[in-house]
Formats: sequence, C-alpha cells, structure tokens
Amino acid sequence: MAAPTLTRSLGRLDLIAMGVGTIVGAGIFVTSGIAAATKAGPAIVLSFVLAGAICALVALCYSELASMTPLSGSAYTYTRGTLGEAPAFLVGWNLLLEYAVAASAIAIGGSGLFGAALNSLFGMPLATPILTAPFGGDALFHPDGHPAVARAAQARGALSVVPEAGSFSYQRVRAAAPQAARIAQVHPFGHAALVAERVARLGYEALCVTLDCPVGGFRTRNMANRFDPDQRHFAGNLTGADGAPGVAEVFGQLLKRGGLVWDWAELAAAAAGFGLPWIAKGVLTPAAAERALDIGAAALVVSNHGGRQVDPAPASLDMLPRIRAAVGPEVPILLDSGIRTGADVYLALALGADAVIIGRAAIYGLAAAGEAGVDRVLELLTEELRTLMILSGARTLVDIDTGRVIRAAT
Ligand SMILES: Cc1cc2nc3c(=O)[nH]c(=O)nc-3n(C[C@H](O)[C@H](O)[C@H](O)COP(=O)(O)O)c2cc1C
Repeated sequence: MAAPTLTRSLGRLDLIAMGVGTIVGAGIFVTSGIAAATKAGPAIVLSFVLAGAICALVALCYSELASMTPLSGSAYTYTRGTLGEAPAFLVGWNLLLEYAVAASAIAIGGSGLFGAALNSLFGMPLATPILTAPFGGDALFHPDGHPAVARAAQARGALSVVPEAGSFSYQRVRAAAPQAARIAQVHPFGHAALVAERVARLGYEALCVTLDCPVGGFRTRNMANRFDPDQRHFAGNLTGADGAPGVAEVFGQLLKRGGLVWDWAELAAAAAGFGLPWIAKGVLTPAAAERALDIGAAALVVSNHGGRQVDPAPASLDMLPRIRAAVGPEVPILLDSGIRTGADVYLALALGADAVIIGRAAIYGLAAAGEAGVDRVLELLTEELRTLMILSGARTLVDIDTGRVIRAAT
C-alpha cells in the first residue's frame, strides 16, 4: 500500500499571515501603550526599530541554520546538530519556558482588557468590577469573617470595603489583605472625622460613608424571629476606647429610632476634615447624588442597603440610569443591592455603573465555606460576566452600554 501523502495547501500568503499572527499577540496592544506612557515616550519608535533590526539578524541566523540542518525541530535540532545533546536539552526546555511565558503574557493582555472599565478608584487599581460590601457582624456567618472576605477579594484582584461595625478591627482586616482592604466604611455619627484619621494612619486610601442608615430599618422579620445577635460580633472597631463609640452606644442610636441623627450640614462639616477621598453610600435619587457631590463626595454607591432600610424603596438598578444622567459620565458610580449573578453585574454596568458591590452574595459564600466560599462566588460572578460579554459581543467592560439592554415595557 502506498504511503499516505499530505497535499500542500498553504501558500506564501497563508504562511506570512500565520507568521504575523504568531508574532503579534495581545501584548503588543497593551504593553507598548504602557511603555510609551510611562517610560520611553515618543522614543518608543526607536525601540521598535532596534527590535526589528535584531529580529532580522535572528531570522538570518535561523535561515542559515535551517539550510545547514534541513530537519524539523527548530532551535532544538539546530543546537543538537551543532553543539551536541546537553546544550540541545537546555535549549529545548528554554523553548518550553518561552511558550509558557508568552502564553501567560497574552493572558495578562486579556485580563487587562477585562479590567478596563474603571482602571482605578482614586488610584486603587480595580482588576475586576466587583467589590465586597461592608457588612457588620461578620463572625455571625463564619468565624474567619472579614479577614477571610478580604483575602478572597485580594486573590481575585478585587477591593473590599471594611465595615465599622464588623467583628474584626480595621487594622486586623487590613493586615490580612492589604491589597484589598483599602476602603474603610464609617457611619456619620459625629465621630467620622476621628475614624478617618485613624484609618488613614493604618494605610486605608478611601472612606465609604453610609448615608442611608441613621437609624436601623423597621425590620419586621428580625422582630418576628426575635433576632437579637450578641453585640460583641459588631465590636471590632466599636470599642468605646480612644474616642471610638462603644457598640452599645451605636446600637442604641440605630435601634432607638430617636429621629435625625445627622444632616447634610453636619456631614459637610465632618467631611471637610476627612483628609481621604470619600464615597457616599446609599444614594437613591439624583437630588441626593448631587448633594453628596456638592459637599465633596468623590464617588457614589447607588444602593438601597440591600432592601434592609426602607421597605418600599425602589431598586437601585432602576434608579441608576437617572443618577448617571444627573451626575454625568465622569463621577465613579458603584451599585449594590441585589447583585447575585454575573448577569446582574452586566446589567448594572450597562445601565451606568462602573463597578458593583456584593453584600449577601459574599455572605452566602462566607457562610458556606469561609474564604474559599467567597473566592468561589467571585469566580462564578466573573465567569458568568465574561461569558455574557462574549455572547453579547462586548470585547471590554466599556463596551457594555445601554445599547445592549432592552427594557421590557412595564
Ligand atoms: C448582614 C448585613 C450587614 C450589613 N451591615 C452593614 C454595615 O454595617 N454598614 C453598611 O454600610 N452596610 C451594611 N450592609 C449593607 C451592605 O453594605 C450592602 O449595601 C448590601 O448588602 C447590598 O445588598 P445585597 O446584600 O443584596 O448585595 C449590611 C448588609 C447585610 C446583609
């Protein structure tokens, strides 16, 4: 039987196209811009010329070696033919390494595109558009609490907003994951400027000021269930020492529902002394958004506190487009309340958010499996978001815009 033969079907153009395709990876689009912006400036052109000349010399070496050793195997075979087994062994392994490095460089190119909607929040890099929420009493869900949440966030390049009424101190959480625990949440109860000073000393870079919780909501399910958690789980920062209020004092304020405990003027006065950029959390109307920006907020969290404060409050997603329209495209807007899936993240980004914050989704992961559970939640949300981006033809996060969402008639 005749040996099978393969038909030659690749022509000159195909080979050139394949060669160029192999050489040009995602990296050329991502890293050359960074090198031009931060290192070489216009002289980057000279780098390209120099690299081109070196590549031409390498190509000449390769063609000489290929004509001397007309066998397949590339650099491994050439080295074996000219220098022997041992050097060829080393060159072979180096080739493998080169491919691994090249492959991961392309992966970074890809993830760079993924994180491009809002590259940074006041200089804090955002590798993903998902942050974890400040939720108090975290040790009720898992003994590892927010340090575990922040570690999971850090591993996924996410930021964590660390709560004032958490089970662990700002210091403990930051020490657990300094790359994630960079935003400290505070309630504006008159001691906020003091907290701002303290967290700045710990290295926090921004404050998240909760505007929508001057008193606790009228939570009838909690009452019916006689939910009365041990207050020590909320005392990570509310120690009653060094000017910090005690947990009983704050709970008293939250639960007694004694009336207005702050107003915009008091917040403006406190904010003047913050010394850190601050994010207004709990904004649900264009008027509140404008007010917060007027007194110095640098970003907004459109939120109804996870539906825990005002029972007939509108959904944050419904209010988002109006707030985006009122404040313009430049103000960073985060959204929370009801984010459970990658599709929810997609919708929030499409309707005007730069990133989202997850509260209960992170809590469910924490309760189920501690740090690993939060990690899995972040992984699932990200994977679903990526899948939707591919299916909707959005190459980058910035491409996710209102044009991709159809609102059902109500
Ligand atoms: C158990 C629990 C505790 C919370 N504690 C706080 C808090 O101390 N400070 C705060 O600003 N928000 C707090 N929140 C609200 C979250 O920061 C966030 O706005 C909300 O959970 C988002 O909605 P989601 O749970 O649907 O994602 C808490 C939420 C939950 C579920």
